[in-house]
Amino acid sequence: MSVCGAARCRLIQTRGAVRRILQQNRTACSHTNGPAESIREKLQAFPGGSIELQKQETGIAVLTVSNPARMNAFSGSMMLELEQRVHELETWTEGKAVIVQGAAGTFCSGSDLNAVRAIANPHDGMKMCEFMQNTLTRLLRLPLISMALVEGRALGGGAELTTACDFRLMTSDGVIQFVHKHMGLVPGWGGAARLVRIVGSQNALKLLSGAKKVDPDFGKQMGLVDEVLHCSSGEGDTLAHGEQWLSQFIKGPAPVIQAVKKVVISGRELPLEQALETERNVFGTVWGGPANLEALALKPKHK
Ligand SMILES: CC[C@H](C(=O)O)C(=O)SCCNC(=O)CCNC(=O)[C@H](O)C(C)(C)COP(=O)(O)OP(=O)(O)OC[C@H]1O[C@@H](n2cnc3c(N)ncnc32)[C@H](O)[C@@H]1OP(=O)(O)O
Repeated sequence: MSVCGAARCRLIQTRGAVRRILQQNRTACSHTNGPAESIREKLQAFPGGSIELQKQETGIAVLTVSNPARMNAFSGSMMLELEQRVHELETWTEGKAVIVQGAAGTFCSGSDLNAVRAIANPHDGMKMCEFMQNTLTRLLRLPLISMALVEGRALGGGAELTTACDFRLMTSDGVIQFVHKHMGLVPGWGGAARLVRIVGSQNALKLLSGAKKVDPDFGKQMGLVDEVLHCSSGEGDTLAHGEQWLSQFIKGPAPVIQAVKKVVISGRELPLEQALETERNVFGTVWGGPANLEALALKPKHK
């Protein structure tokens, strides 16, 4: 086979692998198509707030959880809207990164307690969790570098949302708190599974069983927080500071940044043999590509 033919073949294999992961996500929903539809109807019955998405020419998208009257709590319609926004990001070929933030100087106070009270039965609760797990898994698996910008508070489901991002940045007055135990609950949006992978099971156990408030120092110490912005919420342009921090990881063309994220996702999620295969396939999509040829032509020195 020619070099071009082999590269095309690897590209097709990679697309196939990515399609399989997306298919798995959709299948996770469609197994329960009837009940999934019924939980959509129930969620739709709790309107309020919005999830805004702004795709910028820099290749950074900003996803804003907005329900300021309720400290950006997730209404039912916001859960549905989040799924739609994630879908829009899945098909954003020019994208490199996404910043998840809350409106009006605070991150997110979890589920809207009014909706929670109305569906406080195990069946609806599990269906809501299944829906949110699916959306947040897709958010984490985006081929974009994601960052939660935590101003103010990230509570309950809001804390879980931060764990569905690759990085977490905090303002100096930021707090992440898994308040679930105080509510007689455990995380259900996949936040516990992701937290264990981020900070290890010992630290996760401490955070969940103690419903501990994680401030910037504590967060950095246990590896939950990647960087602290030296400003407090509502003080200065925190989004611009966040974008500035993120810029060190997204220099270069979108296909290369997306390839980096894809090999990290496969390394994180797949058994070694499959991860190695995916890595080879992704490698094949950038090897001999425009950015690679340009770099080779420059006779690089990495000082
Ligand atoms: C399994 C967990 C579950 C999930 O994963 O689905 C959850 O996420 S359950 C929700 C967990 N979150 C909470 O329990 C938050 C409870 N609220 C608070 O602790 C406070 O309101 C706080 C710390 C967010 C803000 O306190 P502050 O004194 O600054 O302001 P207010 O309390 O006056 O809040 C302003 C306004 O917002 C309403 N609010 C806040 N959070 C929620 C929420 N999650 N759902 C609905 N409404 C919320 C609060 O009631 C106030 O409204 P008002 O009409 O003025 O009373």
